[in-house]
Amino acid sequence: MKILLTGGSGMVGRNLQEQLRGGHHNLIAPSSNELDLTSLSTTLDYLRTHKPDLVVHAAGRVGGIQANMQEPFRYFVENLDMGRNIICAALDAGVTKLINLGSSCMYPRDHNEALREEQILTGELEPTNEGYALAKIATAKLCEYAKCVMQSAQYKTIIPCNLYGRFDKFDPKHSHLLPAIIEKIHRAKSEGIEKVEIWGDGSARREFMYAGDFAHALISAIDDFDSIPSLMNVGLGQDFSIKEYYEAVAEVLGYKGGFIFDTTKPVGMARKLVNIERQTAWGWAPKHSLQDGIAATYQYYLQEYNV
Ligand SMILES: NC(=O)C1=CN([C@@H]2O[C@H](COP(=O)(O)OP(=O)(O)OC[C@H]3O[C@@H](n4cnc5c(N)ncnc54)[C@H](OP(=O)(O)O)[C@@H]3O)[C@@H](O)[C@H]2O)C=CC1
Ligand SMILES: C[C@H]1O[C@H](OP(=O)(O)OP(=O)(O)OC[C@H]2O[C@@H](n3cnc4c(=O)[nH]c(N)nc43)[C@H](O)[C@@H]2O)[C@@H](O)[C@@H](O)C1=O
Repeated sequence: MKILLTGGSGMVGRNLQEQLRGGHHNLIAPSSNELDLTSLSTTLDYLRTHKPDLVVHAAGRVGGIQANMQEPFRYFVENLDMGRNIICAALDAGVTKLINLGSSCMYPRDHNEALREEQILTGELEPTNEGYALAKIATAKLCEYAKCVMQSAQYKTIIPCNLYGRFDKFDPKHSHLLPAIIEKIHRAKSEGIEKVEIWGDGSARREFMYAGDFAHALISAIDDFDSIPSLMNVGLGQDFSIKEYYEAVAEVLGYKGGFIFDTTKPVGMARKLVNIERQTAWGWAPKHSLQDGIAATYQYYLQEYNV
């Protein structure tokens, strides 16, 4: 099967390519220089030329809470343009199969229970990443509507929980929680810093899946496309507090220092655990423990940043 992977140079894309390499699929994974998805004409031409059997849409303007707060306009417009353009171009080229990556940010804020797929658009969004979430919701809706344009279109959305792992972004300007903790604790250990700063009071909760496991879920979805629901969360079924994530990284990296809490920093959603009943019914579960995932990510960080 000829697969077009967007976002191939990103964390999800590189983990997916690593696990697809040497397989039986014909994979094309253009960079944003070869295929700028914010340009409809470029995207239309590319898909008319390459005519993939399946599109995996993993491209996006992606960042942590601080990046989203600073650039809501950019996160809204770029993710909306990319999502709309890849779906319109796939329909124009007669592509019948597409997997779109959503995000747990799509869900309403202020929910303590595990969030079900049918709860999208049932409440107020989290302000710290509202622009990004609106673009993700709009793209998932376009996937749902695609069959009204082309009956044979099966455009499905997989909604991952937060992700971390090898090929992640560690620059504090854009990083998500786990790469930020790894960078801060590595630096504290190297420079003999006695206390590491935690944003907020540490009580917010997050669900971080190792990106290598998520890539495996995507491969299972690619290889058994008809079996996946049109909308499905992919998660761990459990979450941890921010403070527990700092403690887990300190343990893996062997950091003996303490923590200080900066409650002036943004905390975002109190919790965004995704319900995994559909995933469980589909028959997939992640393999890496948090400790193993952190250890593998740290090894990548040390090699990639020569630290
Ligand atoms: N990381 C996370 O915690 C989560 C991620 N997701 C979703 O998973 C997907 C992948 O995320 P992740 O791998 O972390 O993201 P990354 O930031 O690591 O990668 C983003 C990718 O998108 C590409 N891209 C950006 N702009 C354009 C453009 N204009 N045209 C073409 N390609 C472009 C980048 O290419 P280039 O390098 O050339 O710019 C890069 O390959 C995204 O849809 C994201 O929303 C969902 C939930 C959690
Ligand atoms: C992935 C998904 O979710 C993302 O939203 P998010 O989960 O809020 O982003 P985050 O990974 O940056 O986690 C932030 C949480 O962690 C706490 N926190 C503590 N200390 C640091 C810290 O040093 N850095 C960061 N970034 N957060 C910290 C911080 O106070 C907050 O409670 C979207 O951006 C969007 O990308 C999206 O799709």
